[in-house]
Amino acid sequence: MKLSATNLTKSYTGHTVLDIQNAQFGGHGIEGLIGPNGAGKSTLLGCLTRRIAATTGDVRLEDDAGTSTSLMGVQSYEVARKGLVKTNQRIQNFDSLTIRDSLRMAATPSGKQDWRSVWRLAPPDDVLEAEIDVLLSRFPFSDPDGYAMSGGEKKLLDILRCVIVKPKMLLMDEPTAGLPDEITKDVMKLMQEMVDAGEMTVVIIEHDLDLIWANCSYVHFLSEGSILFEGKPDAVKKNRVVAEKYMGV
Ligand SMILES: Nc1ncnc2c1ncn2[C@@H]1O[C@H](COP(=O)(O)OP(=O)(O)OP(=O)(O)O)[C@@H](O)[C@H]1O
Repeated sequence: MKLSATNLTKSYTGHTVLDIQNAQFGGHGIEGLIGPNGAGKSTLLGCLTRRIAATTGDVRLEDDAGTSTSLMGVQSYEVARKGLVKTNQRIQNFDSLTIRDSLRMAATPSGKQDWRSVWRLAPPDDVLEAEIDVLLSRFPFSDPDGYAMSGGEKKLLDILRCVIVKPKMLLMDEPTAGLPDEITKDVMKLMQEMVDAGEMTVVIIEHDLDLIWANCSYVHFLSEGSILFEGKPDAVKKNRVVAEKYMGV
């Protein structure tokens, strides 16, 4: 699955915070989206997934058969049903659901237009339960039948809720902030496995550049609302604009 943005802008009270002429995401395994604070990275992911209404422009989704459809006018829950799913930058509260129930809820269509269930077809219960067991054995919570207590557990649960719906493309907004290093490594390992299996592509926003260089095959550099450079990590590391605007060189 690929995503493209054309003439995509977002303005708040006349101030333009995003101005993307042309950008493509997908097709490179795990892709990084980096840039200084306030560059517009979260706004871009929000506009791509229709959680934020763009001021102008078009976002198109291309499936593996090459069929391209515009997402403009599509509701955000419908975007998720098309296989494009985003993790949250801010820690989410799942207080009313246990960890296990929260994963079940994410993966089970409710029959309503409900953001919590994005799977188009319900998996059989036993298949879903087995998949949840695998995830919970791989990512142990202090009490999987209880509630996510710490910020780290909530952040991890948010990621696993996205994984369990088997997206075609997963957009991750600073997923590892607040996660212990070991869990971060395990999360990235799972992402790489899903990418290698041809199950999905990933775009990840991170300020931890070591994580970007270690995991991404392609990197987009955003500054002041525009993509100023993109390429393989080695090229991005060496780029003068990236160095000047982001790395303080
Ligand atoms: N709802 C809003 N109203 C007004 N301005 C906003 C709103 N949301 C974001 N902005 C502004 O848009 C700009 C881009 O913000 P955004 O959060 O997309 O940047 P970012 O690159 O994700 O930053 P960070 O790395 O710090 O998370 C910032 O100047 C921000 O203050």
